[in-house]
Amino acid sequence: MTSTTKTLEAIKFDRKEIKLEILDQLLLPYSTTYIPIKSIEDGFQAIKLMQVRGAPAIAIVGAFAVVVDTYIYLQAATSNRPIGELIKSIDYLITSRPTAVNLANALNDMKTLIVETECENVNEKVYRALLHYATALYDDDLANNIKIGYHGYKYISDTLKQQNFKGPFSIITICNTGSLATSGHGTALGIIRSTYQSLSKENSNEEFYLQHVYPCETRPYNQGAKLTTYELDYEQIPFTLICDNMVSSLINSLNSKQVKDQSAPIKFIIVGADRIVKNGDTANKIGTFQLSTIAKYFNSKFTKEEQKIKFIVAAPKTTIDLQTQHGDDIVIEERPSNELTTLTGPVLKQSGDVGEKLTVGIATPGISVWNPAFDVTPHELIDSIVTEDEQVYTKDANGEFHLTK
Ligand SMILES: CSC[C@H]1O[C@H](OP(=O)(O)O)[C@H](O)[C@@H]1O
Repeated sequence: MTSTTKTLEAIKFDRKEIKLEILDQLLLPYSTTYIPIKSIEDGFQAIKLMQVRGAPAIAIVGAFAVVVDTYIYLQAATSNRPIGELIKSIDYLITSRPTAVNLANALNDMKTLIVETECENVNEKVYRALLHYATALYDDDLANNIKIGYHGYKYISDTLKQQNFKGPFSIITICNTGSLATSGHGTALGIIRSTYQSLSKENSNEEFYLQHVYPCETRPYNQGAKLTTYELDYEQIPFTLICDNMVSSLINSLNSKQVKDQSAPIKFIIVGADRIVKNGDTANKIGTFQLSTIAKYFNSKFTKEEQKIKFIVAAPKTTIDLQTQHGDDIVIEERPSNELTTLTGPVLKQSGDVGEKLTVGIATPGISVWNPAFDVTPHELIDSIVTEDEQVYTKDANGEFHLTK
């Protein structure tokens, strides 16, 4: 289905018909097209191609892909399907994107459930266990995102009160961490949604209010330019798109110079996560690490608390990986060079109609390209980690996080 009506529902799972569809995010923001996922292979391709992306969303789509694959097999079962074959297919699905721990966590949980049924072949009992797990994963993610949003808003409000901050403030974010990256509401963008709901100029009962959001375009895949602007526009949250290389100058103009009162300084940089390891080091979209270094630079320069910037990581606890001790141990996915050397999108006609997709070159052909999808922000540069737990994680006197599952 292709339409121009806006939707933020990245994943559609029909619990009666056992049908899975995903919003093809490669076509956003210009057209709304849902594509069916009918097998583990369909799920692998959609995740690998980033038709669906976002750490929580790919875990949910991966889980539902296992469910629909199993359901369709049972509907047509002509021969036995050994459990080992299903587990092998799930292991293949895990390889679609290695950095986001949510995908591996969810699919490994499903493998455990399959083994615990003690069945030799795929059957109704196995299917029911998988269906229950996948629907709970989806429902829990949505509930957790609402909690992350609220806890993040409270942390922001409490921080500004402690700083005796007054007036308008702004937030920077990177990549897309909203409804299009999760089952809904989002993580970092979920905090921005919840904060704007309570602290917009019209709604705020405090001496401060959220005036503006600055999403980074997030080269090379442009999740910020294509997806986060789509979500902020949908929610009518005031924002201005910036290039990733504009952040230092933006902060300098809003926070450093003697600016007019309505400058709305940047007070928070809020990012998502693909894997948070035991010491708090966090893998997230490439470009996140340098945002944390920029915040550290300005905070070392600023003398007044009301100028200082907090660096917040937002994620459900399904993104926490306590088995990995240090950020250096995180496998960073490297993506195809054409994501840097070309741009793909629809022709925008004078009439305002959207034409066919085109790919244009933007770099010298055949050159060496480095395209890591993520980087690792050291825990030293992270002020807080907001999860569905009421207690926001901050570092102790020794500068250490104490994360739990
Ligand atoms: C809540 S989304 C978490 C995370 O996923 C995104 O990566 P990608 O778009 O490559 O799947 C980005 O790193 C977000 O911060």
